[in-house]
Amino acid sequence: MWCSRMALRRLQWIAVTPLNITWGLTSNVQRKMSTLPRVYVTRQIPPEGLKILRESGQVQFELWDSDDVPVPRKELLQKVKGVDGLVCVLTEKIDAELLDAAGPNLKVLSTMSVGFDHLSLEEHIKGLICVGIRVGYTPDVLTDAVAELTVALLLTTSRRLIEATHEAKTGGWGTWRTLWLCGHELANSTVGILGLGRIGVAIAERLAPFKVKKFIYTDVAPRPELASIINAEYVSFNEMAKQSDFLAVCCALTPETKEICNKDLFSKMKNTSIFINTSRGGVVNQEDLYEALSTGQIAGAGLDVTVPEPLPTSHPLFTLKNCVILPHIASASYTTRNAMSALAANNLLLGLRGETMIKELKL
Ligand SMILES: O=C(O)[C@H](O)CO
Repeated sequence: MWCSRMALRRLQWIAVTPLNITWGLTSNVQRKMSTLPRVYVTRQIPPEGLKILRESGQVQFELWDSDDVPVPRKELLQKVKGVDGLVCVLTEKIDAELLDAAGPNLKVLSTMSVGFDHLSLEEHIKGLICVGIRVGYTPDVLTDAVAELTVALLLTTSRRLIEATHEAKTGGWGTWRTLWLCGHELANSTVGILGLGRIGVAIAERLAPFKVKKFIYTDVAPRPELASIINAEYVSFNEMAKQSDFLAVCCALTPETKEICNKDLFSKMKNTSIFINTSRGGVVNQEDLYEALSTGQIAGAGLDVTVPEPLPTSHPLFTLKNCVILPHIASASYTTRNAMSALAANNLLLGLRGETMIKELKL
């Protein structure tokens, strides 16, 4: 078994490394290969995407052959020189330095993520598109997984599951007590959604059977079509803060939403409210959140995303019992990650052929 895995890995390396790709090939094939567009993949992405790239016969590509360690910046800057396409994940900062290093051949950038703040925020993406670089991303395919995880995190936080398992395991479980480990329930609650998009709708759809009384949302403008699916009412930012028993953050990180969840928001929330963030850590002012949680201004927080990532284990938020922190796993199901990988690969290939991408960022 071990031998065949090793053999497979070696074969894959031979197939994907431009340097090795010509091994054992005739000079005609070698010549053809050298004219194919060059692509760099910054991560060992899930197999479906790699298979699509490998079997396309459309590109020659090289990848950073690890999923455990991101490609070092120096290596990345070196490897992107002269490439026609780049497949990246959210740990790679795509900025002016990288584009300079890549040079004028770069035509398509395909990120295996729905979030695109690593493309140096919106202004920069506009810049990319202006200089003719097309940008693909992977929305929709992760909606179910993210919504599912958001519900799991919400229930874990509101019903204090981490504290409860800890108590059970470490001898804190005494007699049955009337108010011990009590939390807050969804039945008859008001759920607020900050940034109503596909994911917000999917979260609400999953929460509705828990007998939520009312869904409210806020966004830059009302989104009646989406809101009608979940019967959600559009309210102002302040109203959302005041009314929500559960507040789920679903907005993208942009210059406008940076640290939008701060002292001002938390001070308006009820002290029984639960705050949930599965979007980006940058939308939250973490010092203000710590203050709100430690003083009982709000009841709890569940975070799948933080600044920085990973959050250092010495971070004050880790000391709080009413804060549940996950390591950015909202889309982490095998099905979804493979679908994201496949979509990123297909976006890249379509873009390089000058065709419409399945999901292209247009700002
Ligand atoms: O932006 C994304 O795609 C998520 O945060 C990771 O799946």
